[in-house]
Amino acid sequence: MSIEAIKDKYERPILSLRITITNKCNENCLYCHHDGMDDSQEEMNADEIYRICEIAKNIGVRKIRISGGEPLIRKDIVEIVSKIASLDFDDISITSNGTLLGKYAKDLKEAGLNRVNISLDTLNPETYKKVTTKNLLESSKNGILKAVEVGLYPVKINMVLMKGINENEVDDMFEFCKEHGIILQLIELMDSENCDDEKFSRDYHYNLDPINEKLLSICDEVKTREFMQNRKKYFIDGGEIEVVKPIENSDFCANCTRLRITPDGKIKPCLLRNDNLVELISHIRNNESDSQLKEVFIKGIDKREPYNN
Ligand SMILES: Nc1nc2c(ncn2[C@@H]2O[C@H](COP(=O)(O)OP(=O)(O)OP(=O)(O)O)[C@@H](O)[C@H]2O)c(=O)[nH]1
Ligand SMILES: C[S@@+](CC[C@H](N)C(=O)[O-])C[C@H]1O[C@@H](n2cnc3c(N)ncnc32)[C@H](O)[C@@H]1O
Ligand code: SF4
Ligand code: SF4
Repeated sequence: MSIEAIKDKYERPILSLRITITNKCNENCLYCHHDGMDDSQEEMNADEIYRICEIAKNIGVRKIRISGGEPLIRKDIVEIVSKIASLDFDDISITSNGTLLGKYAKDLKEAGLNRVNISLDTLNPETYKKVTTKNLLESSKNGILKAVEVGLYPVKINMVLMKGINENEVDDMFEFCKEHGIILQLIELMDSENCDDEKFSRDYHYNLDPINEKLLSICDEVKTREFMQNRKKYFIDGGEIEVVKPIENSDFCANCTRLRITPDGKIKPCLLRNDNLVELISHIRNNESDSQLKEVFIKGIDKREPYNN
């Protein structure tokens, strides 16, 4: 029987832990919010990540998400997944740009990874170069197809919509997704103090409301992801599109069930805030007991506030 999840003071159960295992990346996307991290180069080792997950499991967390930077940059990524998988979570997933997945997908699947979300904003090589600053479109597509081939499921494509850059490519991307049994996630471009070019996210912000309305009018079915920020999922013509629209969305934050860990081992209560971090790694390195570490987690959970309310 699973342990009951701890709730924060807004009655939001902590069901998911998102661990940013590195700030490093082999791309440099114009809009990148770096998962809300500062630019620390310090990283936790695989055993430390395992210990954090062990405590998370003990306080009722069900799902682990590994992110970055680019998580597949780490040479020990398969070992990290394998260690986490031994803890028997309901779901272990990675968010990646896909460029190294061709190399790692099979080993990651065998190590116990359930699924991947892969960032792909465009199928056009020039636009890809413009957005990511790298010529790695083919590697990313290969990685996506490899993930499907080895049975990571579901595979999702994260497409951040940008005005004047890729907003006209949604239909093409959806066709690509349907062809390969992939879910398309349309993501609203967020403004972030972590973005190297802060102005970019404001100048290129694209409002997803009209897309939401269009999808609602043409879909065969719509579902709401409870405990997952109440996101809408649209089923259309044998395919699936999910819309991630966090900005000024109080419903999104009211249903936020995830806690984050920074690469240097701090608990981060919210993606968009850095003023309420709670130091964790020194407690892990001091070999503190389960109950002491649980207290540190509770300190982090107590600091959770809905960003939009
Ligand atoms: N504001 C905000 N945005 C989020 C949050 N979680 C995810 N997002 C946005 O959604 C994007 C996609 O996140 P992913 O890492 O692919 O994972 P996910 O979509 O949250 O999770 P699944 O749909 O379960 O796979 C992120 O890059 C963010 O832009 C969150 O807690 N707060
Ligand atoms: C920071 S990346 C880390 C994982 C991996 N490198 C990748 O690109 O998938 C995680 C996700 O954040 C999204 N993202 C980054 N900056 C964003 C922004 N300003 N607004 C919305 N989503 C953003 C990316 O598209 C990606 O799907
Ligand atoms: S979005 Fe992902 S791939 Fe792009 S720069 Fe950020 S971390 Fe790297
Ligand atoms: S509170 Fe809102 S902005 Fe903060 S992590 Fe949760 S959903 Fe994202």
